[in-house]
Amino acid sequence: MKYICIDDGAVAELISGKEYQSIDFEEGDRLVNALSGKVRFVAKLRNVVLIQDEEGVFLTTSGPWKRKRYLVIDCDQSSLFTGLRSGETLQSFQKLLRFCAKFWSGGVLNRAEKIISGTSKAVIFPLPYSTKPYRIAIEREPWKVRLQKRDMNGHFLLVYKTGWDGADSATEEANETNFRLVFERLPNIYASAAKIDKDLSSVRPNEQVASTDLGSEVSTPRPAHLPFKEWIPHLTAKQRDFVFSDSSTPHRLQGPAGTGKTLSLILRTVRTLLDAERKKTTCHALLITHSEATRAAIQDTLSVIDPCDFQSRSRKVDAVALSVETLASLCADVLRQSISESEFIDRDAQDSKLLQQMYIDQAIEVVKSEDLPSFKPHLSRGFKTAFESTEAEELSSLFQHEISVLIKGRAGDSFDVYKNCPALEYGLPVSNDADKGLAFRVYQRYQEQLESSSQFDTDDVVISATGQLDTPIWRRRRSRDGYDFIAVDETHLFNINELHVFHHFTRDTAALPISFTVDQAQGVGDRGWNDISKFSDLFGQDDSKGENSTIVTAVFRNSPQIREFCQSVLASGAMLFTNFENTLLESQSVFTAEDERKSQPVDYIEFPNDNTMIEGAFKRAEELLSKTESSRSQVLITSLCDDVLKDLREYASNNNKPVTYLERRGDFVRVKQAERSGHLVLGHADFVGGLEFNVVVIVGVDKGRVPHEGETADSNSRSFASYSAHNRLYVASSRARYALNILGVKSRGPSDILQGAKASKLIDGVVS
Ligand SMILES: Nc1ncnc2c1ncn2[C@@H]1O[C@H](COP(=O)(O)OP(=O)(O)OP(=O)(O)O)[C@@H](O)[C@H]1O
Repeated sequence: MKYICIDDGAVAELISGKEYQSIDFEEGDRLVNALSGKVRFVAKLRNVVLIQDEEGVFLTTSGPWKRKRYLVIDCDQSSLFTGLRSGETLQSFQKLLRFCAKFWSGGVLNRAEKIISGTSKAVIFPLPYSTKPYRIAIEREPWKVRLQKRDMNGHFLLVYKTGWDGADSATEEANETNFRLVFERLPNIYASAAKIDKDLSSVRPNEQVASTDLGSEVSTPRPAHLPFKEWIPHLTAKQRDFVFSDSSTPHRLQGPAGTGKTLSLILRTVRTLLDAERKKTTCHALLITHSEATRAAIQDTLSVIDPCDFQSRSRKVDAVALSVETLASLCADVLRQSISESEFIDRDAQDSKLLQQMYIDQAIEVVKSEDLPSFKPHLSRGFKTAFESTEAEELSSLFQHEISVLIKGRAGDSFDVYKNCPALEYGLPVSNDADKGLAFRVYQRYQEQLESSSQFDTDDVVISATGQLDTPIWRRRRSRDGYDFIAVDETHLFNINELHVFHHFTRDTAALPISFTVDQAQGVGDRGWNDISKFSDLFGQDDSKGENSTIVTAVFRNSPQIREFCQSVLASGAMLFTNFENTLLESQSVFTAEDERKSQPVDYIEFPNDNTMIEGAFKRAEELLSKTESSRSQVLITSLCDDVLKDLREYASNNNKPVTYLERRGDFVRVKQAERSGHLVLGHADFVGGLEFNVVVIVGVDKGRVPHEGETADSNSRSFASYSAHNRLYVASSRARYALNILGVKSRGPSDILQGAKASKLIDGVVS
């Protein structure tokens, strides 16, 4: 294939349809395949007639050809459609189309779009995050003299070169052989296109109407909650596969933040129940969320999506019913004991985080004075140094992580199992049995304090439940009380011990109808299971039928700028840590040109000191909410740092700022309150997962604070802090739809995690 020619009508159509923004949509995938010459067809994509032959491709819309403007891509000279991965190809193609639309309408160009002055060239950089930028070189006045004579100069843009190498745009000349061929064919192509348009419309009138309808829906404001049936036409092909594939086998849905994982899981659950209802079979489904807060959010979404309101049915009476549970509520139910709220430590809540930290601090103190002397001669050097010289706050977060991920999370509080667990690569530096012995002492002391104040955390509940699930009593109850379909949201937040519980809840012991969503980069710190890819290892049960897996890459939530920034954060983590996954690598934002209208550049803003930064956070919030036409409750102010958050709260209350505070992760109830009272939302980065906002302001992302650097220079605690900071910054920034501002103090300088984004010019540095 020598060339591709696209007219201005087709450009406008391609940049405004969501389905052309990602290869997850059938249309997007088909388009990239056609443009790269992998498939050959003459077809109609909405209002665009695509004509392809040996020579090239024409994307045309109706109207006289002489009045149109054209983008011509010379495929012999450029490798836009063969040199990149398909996701990148589509992204570059879309950026190219947007440049053309702006250029033709006299719009403002962005930093990645450059007119080379003194020449007739333009260059665009469509893939900003890379060490060497990928460029597309464009001739703005191809075949100038001839076209002037025909009164068509200025109607054409010619892509004559793409690649990773720089070039001298002033001197290089685009070869115009293929361009001439295109030009000469235009009259005939438009005559054929008009005929094809007529034929296809008469052969497939219904399809045409349906797809036009979808087009107009897609470009309306994003659907917040829609009933089941209305969601289906909006789904990408990948999402649809997941929603409609066989529910009786294990199925993983993997994708970065904002790709609709939770939504797809809910739809799959409802679809399974609707099928059972239609077939008049029994289906008791279970949807497991990580915390009470996300349970409330999912119940709320279900109330709109689910036409039969399965969640309000009772499994005792109805053949088809849905239970939405947290792991703790589910286990407590099996144990036939309810744990009162005052006894239960919800680890996603602010107060329990502080309480746990306090107990661990105390436990470390006791161990230091009572146990350390006898262990000391046997401890490894690394552990001894870390234990003796790491600042208390850092040490307690290292232990908190070790206890939750390994001691309780993997070993189920058994020292023998813990002894054989591989140590976390980026965590407490345990390397011999004595190290583990001492770590376990800290855990025991911590546990004693929990017991003496009669409190349980999720792990305690799960550990006691696991014991009871493997007994003859539960095995007998299982066929009556078990579930026919289990959906687990946010699997990355569960530890291995918890994941191993789920398979006990299936009704049929031989089947594993478990569907789950995962984005490992959102779990905070090295969770010790990043390298586990097999379902059987993850869920502790062999699956005879084999696991299915769907990977989604179309990001619905974030603007392209915000997605690129988030990707740079993950890329920085992946560069530093061997088991840190950049889950955004192959993703694309599906924002249309219209969605992008509200999008703002990602800014890093420096302030002279903490006070001005805190004040500045509220100012920025107000400015951005008006720029993005948002209400106050669609604005989040957050920080990764406890002290900064305290200052923000103090400032808000001293200055009567209308603010609602998040108190736990995914605090849906608080967000609803903020909505009712017209408040801004303020909360720690640990509590923003699962939520989404139009505007996000992250405060204090500077050196020393992100990652938190204490006085000690122990490399293990540094790695741990840096690992977690990458996860937290990714989660916080990926909550933003249209605007993301990052604030810091000038004398500290921007956090190292922002270096990649700065180098790739993804953030603007603004001094306030
Ligand atoms: N096919 C679609 N069309 C339009 N909007 C969609 C589509 N799929 C998802 N969305 C929207 O994208 C947003 C993100 O969805 P969701 O919260 O399910 O993503 P997620 O992958 O679970 O995110 P996170 O991992 O950050 O929790 C929601 O506003 C949802 O309504």
